[in-house]
Amino acid sequence: MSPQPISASGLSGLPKDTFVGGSLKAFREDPLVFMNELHRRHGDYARFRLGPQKFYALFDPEMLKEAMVTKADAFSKAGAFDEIKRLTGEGLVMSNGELHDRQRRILQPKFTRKHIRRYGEQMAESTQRLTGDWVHGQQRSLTHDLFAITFDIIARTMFSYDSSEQLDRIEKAFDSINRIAVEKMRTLVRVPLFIPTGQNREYLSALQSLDEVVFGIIAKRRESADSDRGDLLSVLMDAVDETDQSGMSDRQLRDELMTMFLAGHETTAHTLAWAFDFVMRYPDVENRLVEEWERVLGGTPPGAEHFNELSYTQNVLWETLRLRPSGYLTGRTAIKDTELGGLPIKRGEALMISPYPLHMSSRYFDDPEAFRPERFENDDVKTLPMMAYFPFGAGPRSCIGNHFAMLEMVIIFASIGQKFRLRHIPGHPPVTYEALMTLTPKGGIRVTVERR
Ligand code: HEM
Repeated sequence: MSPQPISASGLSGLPKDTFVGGSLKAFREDPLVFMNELHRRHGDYARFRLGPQKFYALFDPEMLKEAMVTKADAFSKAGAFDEIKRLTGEGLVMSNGELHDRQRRILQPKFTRKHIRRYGEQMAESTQRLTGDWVHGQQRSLTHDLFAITFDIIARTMFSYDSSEQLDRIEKAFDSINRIAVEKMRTLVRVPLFIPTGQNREYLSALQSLDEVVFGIIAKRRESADSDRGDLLSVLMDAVDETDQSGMSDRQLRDELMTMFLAGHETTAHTLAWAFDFVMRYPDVENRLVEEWERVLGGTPPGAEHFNELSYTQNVLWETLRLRPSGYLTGRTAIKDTELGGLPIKRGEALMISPYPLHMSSRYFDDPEAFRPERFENDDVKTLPMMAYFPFGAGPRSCIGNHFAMLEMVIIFASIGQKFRLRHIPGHPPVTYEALMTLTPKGGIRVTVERR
């Protein structure tokens, strides 16, 4: 893998307790390079300003643990990432306070390691069906295929919804929203949505397309005689408020569905795309994977029962998440005055948090730029400080879908890999990233598929 260059314009070499001006340009150019550079220049934390907002970027595992775990109640997720709320509303990713705690309590039991095992069969079935027409020697868009598979899985397992007829429309809508929302979040002066610019019209029409899909799912379920399907939608629809015994409004249901769709497909699709990209570049890793798939699966499709034994497959994914953490950036805003590692943080000040600079630090990882799944085989990783490696976040706002994601990725990766060898199409440029809502392979990845 070629290391990403470290350079960022607009950063001055001021001491970390000075608010750095001119950060917006560097942040807009590439937030990952920006965060790495802050870490390299300032060490454990840095202070900077994006427009009027003061931020702290944290790189010290202890400070991160305080911010995300032990003092999590001093922070909310409002603030710089509010644009995402247009899509997810008050769903789990962006809600705060009591509403978040209640919704998390309702949803959590459906995401335990034990519970998600039941989705293994559907994960395998979707992968088999959607790769069923792959032909030896054919060129395909890997990123599109992985979108189709992961979306099919989240839609069927969570909401018993067959998305096949709407898939192109949904993919296009998510793509538009992703690009436009990220651009808006990185701009200080945003053109209000009621002004009919071309970009605003595209944004609103994409939001409307997704709303139609999601409200359609809810309406159909409300009409259905057989409304209890045992899926996540049934759990949400059956939940009643402890205080007034009311059920969830269609709006809250819409927000939770939209949140699961958003959080639950692109993160896994892109991690898998990066994993295949690494495997195509590292033949030794591919050989070890093929050996494991033959030994553990012996030609049968993978399922939840194989998960533990597919340990090298898991390690390839853990290593991919280290170098390409799809949830590469998050934020918090202090809702009261507090301290992190003795550093005072005032109410209204914000935190910018990325696992990437820690994942790339030689303090925690030997030869950090090398793709070496073996590093997850020994106990070294277990002895790292808690927040030196955190692709799924930590604390009360950690990823609720982490077990779902790992099982899904292992099944998709092994299902495709045991049957097909993927090769970059000749002349394919090295894949670089685009820091959108998740860490996205820029321009997609095109491959030739060969039957093994
Ligand atoms: C490789 C796959 C995935 C990665 C890397 C990932 C990463 C993350 C991270 C870092 C967070 C925490 C963000 C923060 O601290 O602000 C998060 C939260 C969340 N993730 Fe994931 N995620 C993945 C897959 C999934 C899947 C498959 C689902 C759903 C099935 C999901 C649903 C959620 C939800 C609902 C939250 C918000 C939790 C809360 O605030 O209570 N994620 N994810």
